[in-house]
Amino acid sequence: MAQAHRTPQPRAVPSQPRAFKLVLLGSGSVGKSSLALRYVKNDFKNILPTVGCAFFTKVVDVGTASLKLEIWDTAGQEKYHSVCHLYFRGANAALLVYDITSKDSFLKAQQWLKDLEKELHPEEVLVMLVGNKTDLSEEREVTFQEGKEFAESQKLLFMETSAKLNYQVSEVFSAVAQELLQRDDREDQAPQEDAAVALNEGPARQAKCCAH
Ligand SMILES: Nc1nc2c(ncn2[C@@H]2O[C@H](COP(=O)(O)OP(=O)(O)OP(=O)(O)O)[C@@H](O)[C@H]2O)c(=O)[nH]1
Repeated sequence: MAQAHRTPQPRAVPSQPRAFKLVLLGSGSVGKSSLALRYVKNDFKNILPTVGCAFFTKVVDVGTASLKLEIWDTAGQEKYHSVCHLYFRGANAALLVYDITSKDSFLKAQQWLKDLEKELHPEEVLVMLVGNKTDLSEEREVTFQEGKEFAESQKLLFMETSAKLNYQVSEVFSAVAQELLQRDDREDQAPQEDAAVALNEGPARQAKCCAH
């Protein structure tokens, strides 16, 4: 298994927000780019399939603290699969996106999780499962319960969204940002000897589900 990359980039100046890398993963057309566009620019439009990777940054305020999210939007189409794992490196968090109207995209998300865990230590990357396109509920193929149960079984965060209707999009990124800061603060406060133990027995990912 590849080495864990758990620390965010160091702060150049103490007043600068800490930077964290977040990757968007999932099959083609599930809405990864649309979620990023909605979150970063509050916009929704028809987007061409991503080629390689697109990159966005956004400073997020969490209570009195703030952090910089570096959002890497990867291509979901099968033909780009072989290069996508290159973008996993150094990720602090991942949004594993599926389309609630496509069972196939839900099954593929489970495969993406396995791929991610080949590259990154499962305890060190924060993963949220995201069921997108809730506005198409009449065509739903994956129930909220199925998503939630899979997330719980893998100790992932879970939320459903609609990039189109701007439903729970900022909540997804805020929840991830908040958890990243909390983990980072815990690591800063951990005594040195505990840190050595944590390298071998890292804390289990926290299971948490968010209501839809
Ligand atoms: N109805 C609906 N359509 C959506 C939603 N999010 C995205 N779409 C549409 O789904 C299609 C694919 O969206 P993208 O954001 O390009 O999907 P992607 O996962 O980035 O696709 P790749 O770049 O191929 O990996 C587009 O036509 C979007 O307009 C949503 O919440 N609801």
